[in-house]
Amino acid sequence: MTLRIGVIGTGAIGEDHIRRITNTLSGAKIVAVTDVNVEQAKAVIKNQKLDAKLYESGHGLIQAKEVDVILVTSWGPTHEEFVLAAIAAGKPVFCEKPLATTAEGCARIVESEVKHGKRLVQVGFMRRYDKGYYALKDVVTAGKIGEPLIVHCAHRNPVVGDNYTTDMAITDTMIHEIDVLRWLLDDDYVSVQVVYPRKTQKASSHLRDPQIILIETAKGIRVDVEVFVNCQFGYDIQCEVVGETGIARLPEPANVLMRSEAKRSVEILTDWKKRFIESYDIELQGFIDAVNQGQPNGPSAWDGYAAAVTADACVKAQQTGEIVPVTMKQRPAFYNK
Ligand SMILES: NC(=O)c1ccc[n+]([C@@H]2O[C@H](COP(=O)([O-])OP(=O)(O)OC[C@H]3O[C@@H](n4cnc5c(N)ncnc54)[C@H](O)[C@@H]3O)[C@@H](O)[C@H]2O)c1
Ligand SMILES: O[C@H]1[C@H](O)[C@@H](O)[C@H](O)[C@@H](O)[C@H]1O
Repeated sequence: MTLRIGVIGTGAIGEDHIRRITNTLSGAKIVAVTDVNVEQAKAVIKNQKLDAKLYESGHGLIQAKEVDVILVTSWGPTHEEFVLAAIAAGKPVFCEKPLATTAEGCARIVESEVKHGKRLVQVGFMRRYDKGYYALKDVVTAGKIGEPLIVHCAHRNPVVGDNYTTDMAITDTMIHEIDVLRWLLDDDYVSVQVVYPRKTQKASSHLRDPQIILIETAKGIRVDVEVFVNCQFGYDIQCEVVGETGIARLPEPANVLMRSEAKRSVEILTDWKKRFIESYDIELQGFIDAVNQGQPNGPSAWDGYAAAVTADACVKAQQTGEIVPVTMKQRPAFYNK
């Protein structure tokens, strides 16, 4: 069956998902869109050559009879109300990160989905679909480096705009590591701490950049994540797992090795959209297929909640300099694997 998808928010990632659903993926089509910036929505309908109805509001689109599935790609603070409305309408919903901007908001979504009794929500944590992370998880899970003890990560963006604030290093940027490392290690977090190295002169006056986030997991693994969003040189994602008998490293994106002008060199990407481009395709195709077969099976509302609780603890740790516990509710049996 071809799923009829309605999209709320036709900005950068919204348009990108519309393009992949329309041109690259199979089993779904875009039948409805809405954006508070109507001109933006109209431009996307035109640019992507969509045969889609333009709705005045997200709520109208969710209620529409011709819409089977909702894609939420609006600004983070609007996600919770749209996801709750989709659950109330009994429609599957793919929501870009964050699921909600607060842990309480995510908990409300979890509660509402559990009450509904069947999974409807998938959160856009696409790194779990990246072939590199997948290969790394295979190595770690197969015990090829023994039990994991330490994880070293870096999440570097070349530059960010003036509107990027210190807490966004957690809620917008490190949120990807928060999710993917829980999945990679099959573990939960117990505490976090944030320390600030010397500040780069390239960051806005109000932004602490870089930052180092230290995490302890329930199994006692120690994780350090460097978030550096004005590193200038490129978009650079690193992850190295140190185990009892070896070390496993996330593969670098395949790029041509050049010899020229007395140098051996490999280009580094600068745009985050390109770094995980394949994983977005795999993620959304997986969502479409799973919904067609009954219900979503990717990152759940519980994963969205776990990420939000951890992010809240990190933001508190940014402000206090202290080691902050990560305290989660009991996981409902509904989300057991
Ligand atoms: N998974 C990822 O790697 C990834 C990457 C980029 C963005 N995101 C997430 O996707 C979301 C959107 O990010 P973006 O970069 O596309 O932002 P954007 O600003 O480019 O686009 C958001 C769009 O939503 C619209 N919008 C806002 N409120 C709305 C509402 N109430 N109803 C309808 N439309 C509304 C805006 O007008 C805008 O066009 C964010 O939550 C962001 O964190 C995820
Ligand atoms: O929204 C983007 C996106 O999630 C990228 O993957 C991340 O590197 C950026 O820091 C963030 O601003």
